[in-house]
Amino acid sequence: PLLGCLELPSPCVPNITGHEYPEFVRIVEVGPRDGLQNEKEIVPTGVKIQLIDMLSGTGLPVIEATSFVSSKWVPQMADHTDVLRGIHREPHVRYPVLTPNLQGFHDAVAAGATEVAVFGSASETFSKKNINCSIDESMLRFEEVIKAAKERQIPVRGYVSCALGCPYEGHIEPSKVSEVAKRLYEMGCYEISLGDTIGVGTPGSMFKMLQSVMAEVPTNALAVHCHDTYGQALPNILIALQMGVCVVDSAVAGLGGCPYAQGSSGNVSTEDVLYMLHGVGVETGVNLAKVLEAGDFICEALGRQTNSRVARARGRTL
Ligand SMILES: CC(C)(COP(=O)([O-])OP(=O)([O-])OC[C@H]1O[C@@H](n2cnc3c(N)ncnc32)[C@H](O)[C@@H]1OP(=O)([O-])[O-])[C@@H](O)C(=O)NCCC(=O)NCCSC(=O)C[C@@](C)(O)CC(=O)[O-]
Repeated sequence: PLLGCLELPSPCVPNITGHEYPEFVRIVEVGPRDGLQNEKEIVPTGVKIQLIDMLSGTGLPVIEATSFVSSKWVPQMADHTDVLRGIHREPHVRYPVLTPNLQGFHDAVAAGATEVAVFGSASETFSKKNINCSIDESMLRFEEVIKAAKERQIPVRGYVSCALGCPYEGHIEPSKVSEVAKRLYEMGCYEISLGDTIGVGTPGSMFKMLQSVMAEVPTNALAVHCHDTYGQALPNILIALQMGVCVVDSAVAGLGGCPYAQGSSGNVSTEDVLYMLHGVGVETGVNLAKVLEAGDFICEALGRQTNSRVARARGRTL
C-alpha cells in the first residue's frame, strides 16, 4: 500500500498507567467534513475556511477538509472546490477529502487534493442508502479511484462504516467488517478507519470487532472513528489504543452526524480525546487550548452549544 509521506505509528509501550499505550497517537480531525456535512443551514464557505485555518494552527497533523460527493446528495459539501482552494495549507498538515468515485476523485485532484479517502460500509443497506450501490459495486468504484490515485502518488485512506452497528440492519458481524477492511487494504488503502457510524458500540463490541479486523489488516494500518451517541466513544477509543491502534478520528466541538444514518450524533470531540490521551501520558502534538478556540469559533458561527464536555467544563458556552 501507498505510504507516501506518512509516518509509521509508534509501538505500544508500558506507560504511567501501567497499561501499554502507543507513545504517540495521530489525531485525524474530521470536523470540517463529517462535522459539517449534516448541518441543515448551509455553512458559509468563509466559515469553513476559517475553521480549517484555525485547526491548521493547533498541531493537528491531518484535517479532513471536505467531500467531493454529489451536491444533490449532500448540499452542505457543494462548495468543496472553493474550500480546498481557499484554505491556507500548512506544510506539515495533510488535508484529505472524500471521493466516492472516479468523478469525485478527478474533481478533487483538479481542486488541488493531495490525499483522498474512499468510504465503504460493512452493511449492504447502509451502502445502498449512502452511496447508492452495493458493497461489491462500491469496491469496483474504489478500485478505479485507488488505481488513478496510485498513478499520481496520491495516498488513499479507506473507511468502513457501520463497523459496530447499522441504522438499518442493526448488528453487524465482525467478520463482515474484517472482510471489507481487508478488501480496502489489499486494494491499496494505506489506512482503514473503522467507523462506529451511529455510536452504538461498547468496549466489548469494539474489542471483538478489532480482534476480527486485526487478523486481516496490520494494526498499524488501522484507525478508529467513533460517534458518541451512547456516550461510549472514549472508552471505545481507550480499548482500541490498548489493542495497539494509534490513529483516532475526532471532530472539534463534537460536531457531526451522517445524513444517511438517522439518529447518529456527533463525532467524539477532539477536545475530549486530547484531554484523555494527554491524561494517560500519550502524546499527540496537538495544543488543546488552540482546539478549544477553534471550537468556540465554529459554535458561535453555528449558533450552537459545544458537544465537547471538556469545553463545557471550561465554561466555553455561548
Ligand atoms: C456516490 C454518489 C455520487 C452516487 O450517486 P448516484 O446518483 O448513484 O450517481 P450516478 O453515478 O448515477 O450519477 C448521477 C448524477 O450524479 C453525478 N455525480 C456522480 N458522482 C458525483 C460526484 N462524485 N460528485 C458530484 N456529482 C456526481 C453525476 O454526474 C450525475 O449527474 P447528472 O448527470 O444527473 O447531472 C452519491 O450517492 C453521493 O454523493 N453520496 C455521498 C453521500 C455522502 O457523502 N454521505 C456521507 C459520507 S459519511 C460516511 O459515509 C461515513 C463516514 C465516512 O463518515 C464514517 C462513519 O461515520 O462511519
